[in-house]
Amino acid sequence: MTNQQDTLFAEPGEHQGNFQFDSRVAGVFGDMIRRSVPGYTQIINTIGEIADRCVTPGSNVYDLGCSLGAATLAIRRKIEGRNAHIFAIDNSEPMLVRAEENLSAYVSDTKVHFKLADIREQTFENASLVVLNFTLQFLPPNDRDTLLARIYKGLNPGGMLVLSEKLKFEGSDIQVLLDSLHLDFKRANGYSELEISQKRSAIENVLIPDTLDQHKNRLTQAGFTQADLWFQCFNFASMVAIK
Ligand SMILES: Nc1ncnc2c1ncn2[C@@H]1O[C@H](C[S@+](CC[C@H]([NH3+])C(=O)[O-])CC(=O)[O-])[C@@H](O)[C@H]1O
Ligand SMILES: O=C(O)C(=O)Cc1ccccc1
Repeated sequence: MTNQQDTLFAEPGEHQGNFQFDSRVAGVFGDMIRRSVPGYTQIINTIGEIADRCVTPGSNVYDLGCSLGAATLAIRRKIEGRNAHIFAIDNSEPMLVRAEENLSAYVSDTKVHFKLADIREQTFENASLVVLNFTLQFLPPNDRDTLLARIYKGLNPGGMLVLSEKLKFEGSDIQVLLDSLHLDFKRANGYSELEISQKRSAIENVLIPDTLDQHKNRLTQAGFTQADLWFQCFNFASMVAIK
């Protein structure tokens, strides 16, 4: 997997303006997300385990905002021989090109369809699993409800949605505490104060987190009657919803 070290925010004034999933980010993304998101590797592995439990023969799987294809790869490893189709979708061309390369490094009998597209335009049908692994937080807040409702409609009974997100908290003391624990995680992974603060400004208007209650309400609104957290570390969480 493409895994250059992330030094994008290391120099003063670097990468000013809004964070974008361009070729510079795509080239270091594997390193960036592992050093920035606590639990990322465990979440990817568990998405594979969840796929093993819910992907039915001949069904469709959607990996929305697939980036380098890490979740698609973990899923594909667990569902060989089921004649399932995986749709790996991202609107960043440099990400999708690398995802395709990463997946082609291994043989598989599962068909993966790579789509350079906006996930808001996607139609969902015969779905046993939909993955939104740290992607919903980048959509304009007003577009989030509609996407979840469309996903719910396209899922088969027993089908699952995995929704991983950076969370925001109502209690400001909790927000400060979990933020500071996250910052220490980044420092421990070798990011400098400058890298941390420049990245923070770059994602400020781009990654807009919701509270856990907002997510739960949105899932209920979309039609899900069963949804819960299965992972949380500091301000990062992953939920699963079952139709
Ligand atoms: N409207 C959109 N349509 C399509 N793609 C989008 C859109 N908005 C953002 N993206 C894409 O969503 C991805 C978000 S990263 C997901 C990690 C991955 N899931 C992983 O499991 O490694 C998370 C992060 O960077 O924190 C990027 O590749 C964007 O191009
Ligand atoms: O780096 C951070 O502070 C984050 O919140 C996570 C992240 C990871 C990768 C791209 C954008 C945000």
